[in-house]
Amino acid sequence: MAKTETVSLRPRNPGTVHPMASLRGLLCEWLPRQRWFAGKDRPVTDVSLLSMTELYPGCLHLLVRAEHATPPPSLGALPSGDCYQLLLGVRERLSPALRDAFVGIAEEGPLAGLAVYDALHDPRSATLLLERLRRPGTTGPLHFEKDPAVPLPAGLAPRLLDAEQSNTSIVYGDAYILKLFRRIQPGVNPDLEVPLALARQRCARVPAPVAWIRTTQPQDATLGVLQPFLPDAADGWTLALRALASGCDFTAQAYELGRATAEVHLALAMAFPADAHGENGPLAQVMAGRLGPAARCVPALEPYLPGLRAAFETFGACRAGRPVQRIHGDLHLGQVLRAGSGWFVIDFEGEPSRPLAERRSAESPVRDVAGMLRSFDYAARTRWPWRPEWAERCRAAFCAGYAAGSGWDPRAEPGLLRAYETDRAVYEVVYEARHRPDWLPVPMAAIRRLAVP
Ligand SMILES: Nc1ncnc2c1ncn2[C@@H]1O[C@H](COP(=O)(O)OP(=O)(O)O)[C@@H](O)[C@H]1O
Ligand SMILES: O=P(O)(O)O[C@H]1O[C@H](CO)[C@@H](O[C@H]2O[C@H](CO)[C@@H](O)[C@H](O)[C@H]2O)[C@H](O)[C@H]1O
Repeated sequence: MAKTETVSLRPRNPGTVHPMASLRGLLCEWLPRQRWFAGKDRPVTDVSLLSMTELYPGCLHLLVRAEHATPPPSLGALPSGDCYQLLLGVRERLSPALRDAFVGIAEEGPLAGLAVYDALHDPRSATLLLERLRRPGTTGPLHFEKDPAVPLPAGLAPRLLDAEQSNTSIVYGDAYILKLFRRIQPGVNPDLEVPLALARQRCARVPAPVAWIRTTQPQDATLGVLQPFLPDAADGWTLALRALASGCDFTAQAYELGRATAEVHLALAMAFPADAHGENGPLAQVMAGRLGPAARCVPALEPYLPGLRAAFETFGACRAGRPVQRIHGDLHLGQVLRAGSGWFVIDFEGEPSRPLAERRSAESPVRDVAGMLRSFDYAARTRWPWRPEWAERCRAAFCAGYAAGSGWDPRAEPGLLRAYETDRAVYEVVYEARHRPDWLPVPMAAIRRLAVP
């Protein structure tokens, strides 16, 4: 390895300044600009170190905490800081190929004058990560583990996935995809836990994890998951927009998607027995309780609050609907892939802004059904002229497919569906206000519809 290319990041002798001294300022600037950074609406006041592991000379694995100023009350309850996973490389000179990965030139501390970059863009680091997973073991607090029954070939060429993501994924030789979680919460990530459990149920709708990375510092947490890559897959969102643009019918695909969703729900119920009916009343109160903070964040919701509350009151008075169970938790067209003639479901992380414990709890499967119904509405409203009748046909076909697969037709209990759709639309309004304000009219159109009984 050329001496000019990599540098050791170990403090040379005890008492030398810690490498974090060189990184803090750079990260305060760089983190908020990343697509996967969750706290874009609040200034970062500091970045503190939670754990640092040298993966190889010149490459650090970091868990850092981005601290935020106290959020304004209008934004509701938000954490004052979040933990993020970073893989940082340090070189004397950065090659042009790594230009997009540039974090900055360290100005002070032991790395002063060196170029710091996001090492996940570096094929060498990506290759080393796969090598670590091929030969399980530990490096400091990092545990590299794999399913011993699956042989992982050597030498698969890495490429960073170029997708609008909440995390960062690397595809290896079009055979495997490694998703490295960016925002880390303590505990097992449902995106590992659920697909592993579904694989034990022989559910073929979800790619089974073959290897994973976890840490024990500062607490146990899942850091990444390697799964088979579906090479010719297209996601449901892309396919739906394509169908809309070309005037093609999408009801057959929507029906199949309903069936696939029901199949995954049945496998989830087997994998995580819960056997309980959630009471509607307390849940309706929880949903209604989300309205106030949402309206403080997006005042345009204010005029619709009485109608939205009424939707939750009706739901609260209904007989208990579906038994609760583990669900997907953030089901939409971007979370389903069509490969060959079948649908696959990915990304079981749940709604990213909710605490992990909440995302892992049993909930009504109607939440997922409502998520997908909202997604057809989104697709139909992305381009002018809006096509609500297209969405209606897809929504009906999805429900029919779900009924065929599960024996329960979501349309049979409109009060239940309206409450879950309303709860989801309120989440989407806040999500869009924070992340994509241009998209706000899409869920606001649903709010107007759902506020009228
Ligand atoms: N097993 C897979 N096979 C093919 N493509 C995949 C697979 N898993 C994920 N992808 C692609 O990666 C994208 C991001 O994956 P996802 O799990 O949704 O990440 P994130 O949680 O970061 O948004 C998906 O939209 C899809 O295009
Ligand atoms: O895929 P993620 O887990 O990051 O989910 C978040 O981002 C989604 C947008 O990328 C967001 O989904 C909303 O927009 C979609 C179109 O881009 C639409 O299909 C969904 O129905 C709509 O909810 C999702 O809410 C958010 O959690």
